[in-house]
Amino acid sequence: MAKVALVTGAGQGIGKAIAERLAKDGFSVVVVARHMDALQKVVEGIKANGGEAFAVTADVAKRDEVFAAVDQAVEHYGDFNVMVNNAGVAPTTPIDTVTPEDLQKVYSINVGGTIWGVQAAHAAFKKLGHPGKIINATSQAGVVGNPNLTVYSSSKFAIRGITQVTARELAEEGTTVNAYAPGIVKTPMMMDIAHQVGKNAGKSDEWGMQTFAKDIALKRLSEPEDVANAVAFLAGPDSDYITGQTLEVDGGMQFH
Ligand SMILES: NC(=O)C1=CN([C@@H]2O[C@H](COP(=O)(O)OP(=O)(O)OC[C@H]3O[C@@H](n4cnc5c(N)ncnc54)[C@H](O)[C@@H]3O)[C@@H](O)[C@H]2O)C=CC1
Ligand SMILES: CC(=O)C(C)=O
Repeated sequence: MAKVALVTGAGQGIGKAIAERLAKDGFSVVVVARHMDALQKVVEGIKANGGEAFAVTADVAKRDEVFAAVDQAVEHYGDFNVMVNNAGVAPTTPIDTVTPEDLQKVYSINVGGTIWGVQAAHAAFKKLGHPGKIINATSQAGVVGNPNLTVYSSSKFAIRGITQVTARELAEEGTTVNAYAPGIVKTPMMMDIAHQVGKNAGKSDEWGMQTFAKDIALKRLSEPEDVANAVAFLAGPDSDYITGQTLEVDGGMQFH
């Protein structure tokens, strides 16, 4: 039987590329986001390429909706093996502009959504009686503080913390928990940040993008597929002895 993976935030950008790649690798893929129309297009694309996929709507900030999505995955495919907590939001928030609403929204989606995803996946693995793999989206901005992104960047630092803690908690059962840290990826999220940072400085979107992209050693922006390649490794058997780690997929923005 094919292994089953669920990807949140799969309606566009990195999540869509991950869903497409995992389907190509033979997973039955459950694609999750808030809007069914975008998800249905992703499902149609995967099926047209010979893959298997199924769409479920959920707001990852809502614990019961995340649990319901995982339950639907198990019900539909009869198993559950990989959880990719990819959904996230990234408003541009120079420190003096941060509001309680920004904090509440970003933390409930980025941090809460990751915690609910880990919980729901763990509950399913326990019920099914086998371990699985949990993979969380952090960011290069969750490894090094990024100007203008106080709320987002700190939420992505938290996701590395959640990854390390839960990797230790779930290791005994054989479940691995890892994270991927993309760099500057050509998606609607990054285009919006570049636009806002450029606008705040009275400059262009390209200028805004360069404030983030200037340090990429490989000298090109990332495609969503670059990130999907790394997630495919974390979802597959070649990463079985890796847990609690963050795989930096940033073209060499920083070295440790
Ligand atoms: N684009 C980039 O340069 C980078 C992105 N990332 C991270 O990668 C992940 C994906 O980012 P992108 O594809 O660029 O973003 P995007 O904005 O293009 O796509 C995000 C997806 O998440 C969904 N989503 C947002 N809030 C949701 C919620 N409450 N419940 C369910 N779905 C929700 C959106 O509908 C969308 O489908 C995010 O966690 C982001 O923080 C990390 C580093 C760099
Ligand atoms: C959006 C993001 O994660 C950046 C700029 O690293």
